[in-house]
This record gives sequence, C-alpha cells and structure tokens, in this order.
Amino acid sequence: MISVRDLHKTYRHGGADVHALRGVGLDVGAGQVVALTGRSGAGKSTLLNVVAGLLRPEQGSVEVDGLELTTARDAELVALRRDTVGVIYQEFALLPLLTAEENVGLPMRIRRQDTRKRDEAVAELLDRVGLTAHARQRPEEMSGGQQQRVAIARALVNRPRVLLADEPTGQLDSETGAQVMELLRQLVEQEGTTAVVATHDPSVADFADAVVHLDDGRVVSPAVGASGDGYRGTHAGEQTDGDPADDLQHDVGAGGPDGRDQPGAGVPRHRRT
Ligand SMILES: Nc1ncnc2c1ncn2[C@@H]1O[C@H](COP(=O)(O)OP(=O)(O)OP(=O)(O)O)[C@@H](O)[C@H]1O
Repeated sequence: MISVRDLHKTYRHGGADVHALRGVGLDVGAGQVVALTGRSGAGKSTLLNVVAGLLRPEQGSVEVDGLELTTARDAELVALRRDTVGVIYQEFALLPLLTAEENVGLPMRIRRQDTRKRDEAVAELLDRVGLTAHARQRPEEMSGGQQQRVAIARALVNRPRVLLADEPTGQLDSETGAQVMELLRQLVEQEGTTAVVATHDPSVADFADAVVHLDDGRVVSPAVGASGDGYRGTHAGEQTDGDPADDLQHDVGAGGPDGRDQPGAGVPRHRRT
C-alpha cells in the first residue's frame, strides 16, 4: 500500500542544507498500522508529508496505493489527498468557526457529495467517536481529546485507504492520548485502513503492528519494546544480517521480498484485549 525507497529530502534553510531524510526505505502493507518513532527533528513529519503528496523529495521513490508520487502530476497528487489519504495533525487543525459536525463533513463538501449522504456519514462517525451530543459545538467549546476525536472523524469521513497521523496525541495528557489512540486503532481496524502514526511518545507504539524508528533522517534498527511491555507485533526494520546499510533499504512491515505489498504477510495483527 505504501512503498518508499531510498528517499532523500533536503531543505534549504538560512543558506545551509538541512538533510531531513537521507535514504529512507519503508513498506506498509494494506491494513497495517505502523508507528513512526524518533525524536524531534528526526524527519517524521517530512516523511509523512512526502507520503501525503505535500512535499516532493529530490531522490527516491514513493508509491501510495499504486501511484508513484515522485513522477505524479500535481492534479494526481491533489486527487490522492482528496480521495485516498486522510491526515490528522497534533494541533487538530479544525476550522474554529465550524461546529464539530460541519468540520467532520467538510471533506465530503469539498468532494461535492450528496447532502443526505454527508449528513448520514457525519452522524455515523460522530457516533463512533462518541461525540453525538457535541455535534453542534465549536472546537473552542470542546476539550483537547474531543477536538482530536473530531479531527479523527473528519480524517475518516471520506473512507480513505491511507491514514497519516502526525503526533496525534501530542497535545493530550497521557490518559486521553491512550484513549484517542485506542479509538483510532479500532476505527482503522474496522475500516481496514492503512495507517502511519508519527510520534515521539513511545507508548503509541503499543497500538501499532510495527514500529519504524527514524534517527537523523535514517531508519535505524527497530524501536525495541516500545513502552516496555505492550509491543508484540512484527518489528519493522528487523535486521537481516546486521549490516546497518540494509536498514536504509530494508523492507519493514508487510512488504514482501521484492518490496511489493503483501497484505498481512507475516504480520500478526497486534490486537489489544
Ligand atoms: N520547512 C523547513 N525548512 C527548513 N528545515 C526544515 C523544514 N521542515 C523541517 N526542517 C528540518 O528538517 C529536519 C526534520 O524535521 P521534521 O519536522 O521532519 O522532524 P520531526 O521528526 O517530525 O520532528 P518533530 O517531532 O519535532 O515534529 C529538522 O532538522 C527540521 O529542522
């Protein structure tokens, strides 16, 4: 579903080059949930933005749902963001003057979908994220956890095949963050959505099938143990022969030996009980 090879992205900042990604490889199989960990500045947001079709890398290949993004036309990237990818941000990014239900319905309005269908989909999603009673409230009238649940509902309303979340628990206390992650996990599992969740919160990895750890723009060996007890999925970036160079290109998640998606291959879903 997502296949990244030898990805390089450099920003030009104050006359100097900032190498945000230095040869990143990543495979995420259909329906898989991958946690992208790494400290601040490691390159997580940059990688998510490239996969979302928002940033063009200068080297490498990025395939999302069959589309090679590095050679795609702008119109194809716009269509990808509208039809295939849902995005969740740390700061929720809700429109302040719209109510919860209006925010959730916005992606369907942009796609000019039938009003009745839209109302039904919005009501259903608000119910699933437990916010039916808050449908008419604006973001400022809701708690951080409620706002992030609105943002999750909005990201899922078009039933995207891919969900990208950038620090979705970053503004939340740990208990609320865990609840939001649990909800996100349930929703993507029910929908069969492929998800990549960038975070520097190691406990988020407990909700993922696999963990990919970025350090200074490179994929390094798997983040072992995540928060210490929960993570038992197949490790992303598992080493083959110990050669660190392999990590840069190594298939992680459910990618097959040739790097093509093999949904579910060898990846036991990590289900919380
Ligand atoms: N627009 C930009 N212009 C210049 N440099 C940038 C830009 N965006 C990111 N960078 C730099 O690229 C590197 C990777 O940043 P990125 O935001 O991808 O990391 P991150 O792992 O998401 O960090 P955080 O967890 O703090 O969001 C950092 O050194 C950052 O300063």
